[in-house]
Amino acid sequence: MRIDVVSLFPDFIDQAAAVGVVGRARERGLLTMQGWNPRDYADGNYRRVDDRPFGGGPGMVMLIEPLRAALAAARAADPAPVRVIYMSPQGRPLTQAKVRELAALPRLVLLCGRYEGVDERLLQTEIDEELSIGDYVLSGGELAAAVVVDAVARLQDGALGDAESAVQDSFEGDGLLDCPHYTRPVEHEMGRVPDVLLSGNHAEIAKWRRQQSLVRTLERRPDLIDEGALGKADRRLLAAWRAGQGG
Ligand SMILES: Nc1nonc1C(=O)N[C@@H]1CC[C@H](O)C1
Repeated sequence: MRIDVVSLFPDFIDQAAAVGVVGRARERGLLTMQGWNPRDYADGNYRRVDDRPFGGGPGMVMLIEPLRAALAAARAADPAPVRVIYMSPQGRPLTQAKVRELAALPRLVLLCGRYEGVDERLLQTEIDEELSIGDYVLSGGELAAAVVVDAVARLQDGALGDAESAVQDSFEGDGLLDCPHYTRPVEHEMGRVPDVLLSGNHAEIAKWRRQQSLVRTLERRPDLIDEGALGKADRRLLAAWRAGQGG
């Protein structure tokens, strides 16, 4: 997969995607990335990339032409079809389902805004979709782009040592939150590892993990679960947990 990032700070993304799973995916050629700086395409002595907003108001707005030229250069860098995404609070929420969709594409171009944002005409003409990583305002879209790169890179075939771990993560597969994880030591002043995890009984361990995911999701993110749509096995696990709580 190829991801091109249009940003006034292309090195930022490069560094954010240089370590861990993403860095390894790039080393293995599972993911290639390139940054494009609109300032390299800006005219004049000051190479302006922004200007004051028409209608007044605070801040600056990114100019059309430097972004348009940087996007054109990014598009032309590879023949594969491309999806151009603008990172912004006005975008649709980034979800794991959307990440899975993006991870299956041959190419992405991520446009990172700065200041108050980008001239709307550029967005209406060049952007396929806007995505938001959350309902808050960042100083730039680069952190949001780095989130997309990370979430998409780890889903590339071969990116994770044990493909299973991508499935067991939160929101993978069936959209439940992940179960708790434990490692050595068994005994610690903070507590003891649950006995089921020490039992070697993989069927029981899988049931316990599923039960924990169901309970956590109901307790922490009830918006993610429709209890009425749960299967019989899940309903049994919840009933057993509630019985154990004296529910
Ligand atoms: N939340 C978000 N999810 O994606 N991007 C953002 C975000 O806050 N972007 C900033 C808004 C103005 C500045 O241009 C960049």
